[in-house]
Amino acid sequence: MATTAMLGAAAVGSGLVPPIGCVSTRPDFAPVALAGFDELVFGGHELVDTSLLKRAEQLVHARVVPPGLPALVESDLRAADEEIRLSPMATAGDQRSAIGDVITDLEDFRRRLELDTVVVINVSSTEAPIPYGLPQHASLRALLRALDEGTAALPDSSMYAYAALSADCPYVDFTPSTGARLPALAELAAERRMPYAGHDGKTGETLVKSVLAPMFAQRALRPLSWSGTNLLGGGDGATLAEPGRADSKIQSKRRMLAEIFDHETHDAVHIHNVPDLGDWKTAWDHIMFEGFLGVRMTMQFTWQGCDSALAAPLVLDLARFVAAAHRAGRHGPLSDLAFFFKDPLGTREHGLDRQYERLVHWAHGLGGESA
Ligand SMILES: O=P([O-])([O-])O[C@@H]1[C@@H](O)[C@H](O)[C@@H](O)[C@H](O)[C@@H]1O
Repeated sequence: MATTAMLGAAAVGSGLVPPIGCVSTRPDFAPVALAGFDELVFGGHELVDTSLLKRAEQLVHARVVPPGLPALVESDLRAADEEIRLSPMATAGDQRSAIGDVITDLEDFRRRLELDTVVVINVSSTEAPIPYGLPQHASLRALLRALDEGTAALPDSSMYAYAALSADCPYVDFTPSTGARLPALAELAAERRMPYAGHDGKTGETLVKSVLAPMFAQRALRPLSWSGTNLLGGGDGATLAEPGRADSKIQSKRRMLAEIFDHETHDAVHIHNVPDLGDWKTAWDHIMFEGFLGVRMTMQFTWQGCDSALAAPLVLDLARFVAAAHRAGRHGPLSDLAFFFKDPLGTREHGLDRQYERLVHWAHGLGGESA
């Protein structure tokens, strides 16, 4: 997904391809001052050292990227490669020093490249949930003490959120991992006046559900059971084959129905790793619902999507919107970005249409001076 986003930004920025799938390019956002695709610069942390060009070629092979495109943006990919480091989470001795390394890296990146804003976006593998309400995460003070004592027990996503906010970088979680969702980190964001957004990009099955579920609710029809089966491969499929990590994803995917309907629905989400599918995903949803006089009916849909191609443009949208929010002085959880997420921060609104209206309204409030 990260490679697709970087390659896609270079291709869109140089006019080689149209920005299909990039919400921020819709006419509704024309009055909003957003950074141009050609102004975005990328850096990142990785666990492997495969070059971006090689990864891009693998994406061509997987039919995600058109043949010939990586060669046309080779210099952009090489420039981004220069800014990709091995994650200190893999090597640092303790959490405090790993966080310190990330802060140094972010500050150095911003200074060397003379950037106005650095938005940190988590697109790494989904983590298992952590126990809720640990005392060392309850306040910034408790967390600082725990970091000194080596008892902080932060998941990697939260270490990155901590580092980002401390380095005055807005943080976005495109995954269902914990990230900034700890009271201590909310306090840190408030103290640093930094915005943050999440959680878990709404790219496929959940996107369709967020259109259909409000339809059933508004027509006063009662879904009795909604069973979703997700078949996927690639790194995501392998990650979600681990039960703990799958739990995070399933919780995130299930939140919407529980909050849209005021009756109990038998709501099941299954995720299966099918390595041969690679970056492609099939979701099959079976909805049994009740109408007037209790008559039972069924609706089914099948979604076949390319995960990277669906997610990458949203990652670019989020970078543009969150950078603009930061410039406009917004801070705290950006609940108006719910449109992009399965498990949105700070709101119970899941209907896509209403989320879109809210996004447009919010974006217009960011101002229209030049980016
Ligand atoms: O948006 P959605 O299709 O409900 O959920 C998606 C998954 O099922 C998908 O295939 C996976 O790769 C992504 O992590 C994403 O979360």
